[in-house]
Amino acid sequence: MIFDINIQKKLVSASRTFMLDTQVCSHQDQVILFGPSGVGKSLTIKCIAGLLTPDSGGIKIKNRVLFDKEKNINIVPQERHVGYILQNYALFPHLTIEQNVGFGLNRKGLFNTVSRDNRENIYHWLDRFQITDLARQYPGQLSGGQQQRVALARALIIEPEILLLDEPFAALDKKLRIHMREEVKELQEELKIPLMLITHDEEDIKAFSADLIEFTSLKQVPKESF
Ligand SMILES: Nc1ncnc2c1ncn2[C@@H]1O[C@H](COP(=O)(O)OP(=O)(O)OP(=O)(O)O)[C@@H](O)[C@H]1O
Repeated sequence: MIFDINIQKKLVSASRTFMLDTQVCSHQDQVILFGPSGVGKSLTIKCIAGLLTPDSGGIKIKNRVLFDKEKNINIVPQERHVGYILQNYALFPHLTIEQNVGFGLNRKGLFNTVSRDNRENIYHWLDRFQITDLARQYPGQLSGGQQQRVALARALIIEPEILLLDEPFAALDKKLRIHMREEVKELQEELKIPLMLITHDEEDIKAFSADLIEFTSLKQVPKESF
């Protein structure tokens, strides 16, 4: 089994309660989560990345246990080896492109991400995505497609064991979306990293030969019901 996920979490805000209850079991190394807005797709990905802790259940990727409530296992995000890309790429605006890409390699100082040890690795990935000439620029000076390449380079440099992509192409224009979709697909096929993608776009569903996991029911109820 590549994806073996069974998690529950109750989220309470001022006026409502949301019950996350996700089961994903797949032997495929590409999985797409799709379904209407607000049904828990992003929350699921956050639980896999370790940014949110489920109340119960377990998360196993390629037989590696990331979370198991019963066995009291909860691997910290830095040790989950997850490449996580959001729709807005979440680059650090005050860091240059090379510093952004080196960020995950750096365990000591925030600004010393381009150390002599890291440099070769950083430039390998900048080269791979043809963004070497942007190395000293800041994210705000880049186009959407360029920012996405930086986000991919930053995600891949840590040699992730899983790639989590939350609507990664949604902010791109059509031409760039087609190009980047192909790029991600080729990368996944080349590196064989299990990939989980959230999308609302039928074209993504057609392009990837992924296992489709449909989130249907809206498990959101007024707070009073609990
Ligand atoms: N911290 C929180 N506290 C309470 N409710 C939350 C919290 N975070 C998210 N929710 C609710 O949980 C539900 C699921 O959110 P999630 O972001 O996973 O949706 P989604 O399926 O990814 O939607 P979309 O496709 O629009 O991105 C939403 O109704 C959201 O309002």
